[in-house]
Amino acid sequence: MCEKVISDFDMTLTRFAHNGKRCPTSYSNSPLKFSLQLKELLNKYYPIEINASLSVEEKLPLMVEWWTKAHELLLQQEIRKDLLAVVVKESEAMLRDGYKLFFDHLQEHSIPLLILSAGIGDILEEVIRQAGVFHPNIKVLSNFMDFDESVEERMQFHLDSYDIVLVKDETMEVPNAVLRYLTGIQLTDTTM
Ligand SMILES: Nc1ccn([C@@H]2O[C@H](COP(=O)(O)O)[C@@H](O)[C@H]2O)c(=O)n1
Repeated sequence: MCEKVISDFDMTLTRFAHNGKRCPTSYSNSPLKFSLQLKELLNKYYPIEINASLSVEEKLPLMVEWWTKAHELLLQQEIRKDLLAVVVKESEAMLRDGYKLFFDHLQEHSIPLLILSAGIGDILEEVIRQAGVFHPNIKVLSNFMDFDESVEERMQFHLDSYDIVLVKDETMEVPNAVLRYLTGIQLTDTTM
């Protein structure tokens, strides 16, 4: 019996294609406004990634160029954390045939599964979660997105933390400070 399994994700645990159509990677997996550009980047750079006649030195700057461009697009999309599940649900990403047996078997035998991926961790975890096999024996080392707190989260934190009583305060300083905190917007004109 093996002690642990280490695997990458895109096109290893997921399918490369389905019904003759290329499946998305965790990068290109998005029905968001730049999905076409992300797919174009994949079409341009993936052949370079798998080109066995190119050296690592030749590939490296091009791979950096690839993910720099992809990250710029992702940043512009203003992705919402709460919509990731919808993005994955509507996508054509799918785990390979036999995935359930593979994931369940490792879990049943307490064999750790370490997934190392140059893709996007938030997306790949969601793919595994929606397939119903994101077991506790799985550890993912990947690129995870940083999300700004939403206004709702800030509001809840604020409500949980403070009670403010204003007695005879006719300035707008406290309300403005609270508003700045909640929205993350810097108000330069305090008379607004
Ligand atoms: N901007 C990018 C960068 C990489 N990819 C593809 O995702 C794969 C990474 O996932 P692994 O789980 O295989 O490490 C990588 O091999 C590229 O093919 C991409 O689509 N867009």
